[in-house]
Amino acid sequence: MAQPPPPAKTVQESVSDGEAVKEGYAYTDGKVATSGEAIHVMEVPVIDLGLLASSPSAAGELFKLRSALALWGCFQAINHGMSGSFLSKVRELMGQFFALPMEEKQKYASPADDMEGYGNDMVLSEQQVLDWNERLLLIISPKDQRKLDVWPRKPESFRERVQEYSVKLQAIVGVVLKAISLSLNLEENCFLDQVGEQGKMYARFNYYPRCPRLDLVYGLKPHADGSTMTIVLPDEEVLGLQFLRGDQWISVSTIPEAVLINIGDIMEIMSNGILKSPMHRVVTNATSDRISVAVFCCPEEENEIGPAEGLINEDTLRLYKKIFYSEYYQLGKRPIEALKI
Ligand SMILES: O=C(O)CCC(=O)C(=O)O
Ligand SMILES: [Fe+2]
Repeated sequence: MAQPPPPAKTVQESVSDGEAVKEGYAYTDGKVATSGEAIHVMEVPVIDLGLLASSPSAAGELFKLRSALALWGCFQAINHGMSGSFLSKVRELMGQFFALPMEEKQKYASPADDMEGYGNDMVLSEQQVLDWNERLLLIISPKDQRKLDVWPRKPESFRERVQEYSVKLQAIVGVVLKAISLSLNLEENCFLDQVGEQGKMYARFNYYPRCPRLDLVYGLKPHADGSTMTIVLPDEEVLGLQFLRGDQWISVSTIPEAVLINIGDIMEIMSNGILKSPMHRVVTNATSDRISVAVFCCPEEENEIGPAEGLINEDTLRLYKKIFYSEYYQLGKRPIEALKI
């Protein structure tokens, strides 16, 4: 009887095989300049979510929030309602999942026509260079849209923990959206009403194996997120995430109990361009593996998105068109490009 073909090797297996850099992952045109570039390490602004809600200190914290999002497009959130030990458990869970035998992980492999599940990038063209990572992408909210057949059954606590994590993040999204509205002198529910209370959340669990050839690969190519905001739980020790400020890539360091929040194109549009959806990328590390989880918080699909009316007046032109969020998927471009007036 004919044997089925062996499953394609992943980056993790390529590395442990001692293979240098697997074909398909390497940039051969010198586009990855990470080894030659002098990269500065900086801590991004820290925002205390507890202070945003307490009236005597809120004004100062709201001002900090607005400037962090206008300059960096991201901030570190502390006092977010999740304990350090809970975050360690989420990190541990990811490490345990990616360390499972390939045969187990392949049970949750994403189907060819879907991004959800375990795997690597969807291959859209022959020229596409793949990112040096393995990932697990899951819709975690709303609950009735979860595709449980691609949700890991191992480690055993996976589903329960991810459920707990999604409830906590949903609360953070509410607090941050209200604070962003207030920081722009808008009515508190202005952005929350646009995106809806039941927005979609995608969790992307990332595993970036170490790579000896930093000059040839990206852990994640330069990109901006199409979300309203993205909540990242970065690796506790290994740096890799970099944000573009001006024409310089900055490697960001974070405190272990913080989560990093960056805004996406939807927020830039709703703020009529005042807040910036930042370009960012992930570079690999030569000696250590890195893990992270990024949760993309997106509007409800049937909602119309556009610049807040309160930000438009005779002196300030509307920079973006309004669009139904479900239509924007068909545009095949960055929302801020596609909707520019
Ligand atoms: O791995 C990270 O720290 C960030 C991941 C990220 O930017 C993404 O998944 O869009
Ligand atoms: Fe991202």
